Amino acid sequence: MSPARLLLASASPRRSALLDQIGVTHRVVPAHVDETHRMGEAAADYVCRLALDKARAGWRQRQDERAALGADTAVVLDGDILGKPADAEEAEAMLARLSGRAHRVCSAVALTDGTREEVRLSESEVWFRAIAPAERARYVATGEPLDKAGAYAIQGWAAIFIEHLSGSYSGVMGLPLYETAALLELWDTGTPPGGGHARDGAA
Ligand SMILES: Cc1cn([C@H]2C[C@H](O)[C@@H](COP(=O)(O)OP(=O)(O)OP(=O)(O)O)O2)c(=O)[nH]c1=O
Repeated sequence: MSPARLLLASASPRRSALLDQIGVTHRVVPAHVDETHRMGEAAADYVCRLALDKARAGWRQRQDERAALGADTAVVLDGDILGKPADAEEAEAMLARLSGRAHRVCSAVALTDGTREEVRLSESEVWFRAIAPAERARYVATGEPLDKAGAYAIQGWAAIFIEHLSGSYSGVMGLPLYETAALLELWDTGTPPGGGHARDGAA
């Protein structure tokens, strides 16, 4: 890997911790972008656009970094994008909607160095058990849901609500590490890790 550090364009401590988890040294800068959802824009397109906007905003604050990384995560239910709840009341309402059913989580990661731009998407399905109103209220009172898309944190207390996950745990948490590592490898070497896709091979 190149010795220059990566620039993480994110105010999310989770994303920094996830990069640490796979040994990617980085410098953090906040990336303020307009997160308005466009009418008719698919959730996957929305998170990819925002991840790239954040990476571009981060790159504008570069020093000697090799590239800037941006990410975005959205919880999707019945075609609606559930972002971060504005207050406790909205958090409870989101949790009531998620209770006892499955939803989708779209997470995108983007890299740019001002010339090249690459984006990868991770999509997961998360099954919640039913959460009784009193339990929802207790969870919201912990404060955990308030800065999280969809009003929950898989890595926190909300783990007890999750019956099943199909997809990427790190993606649900905010930064899909498989896609991130693959993108960094491709960025630095021009080839994907392992030289190809394992699932293309014969079993
Ligand atoms: C669903 C879910 C989301 N989240 C978090 C990840 C993100 O921080 C947040 C989604 O909001 P984002 O807008 O993707 O990110 P952010 O505003 O926190 O950070 P930045 O834009 O500066 O990069 O929700 C969890 O921590 N756990 C979860 O299980």
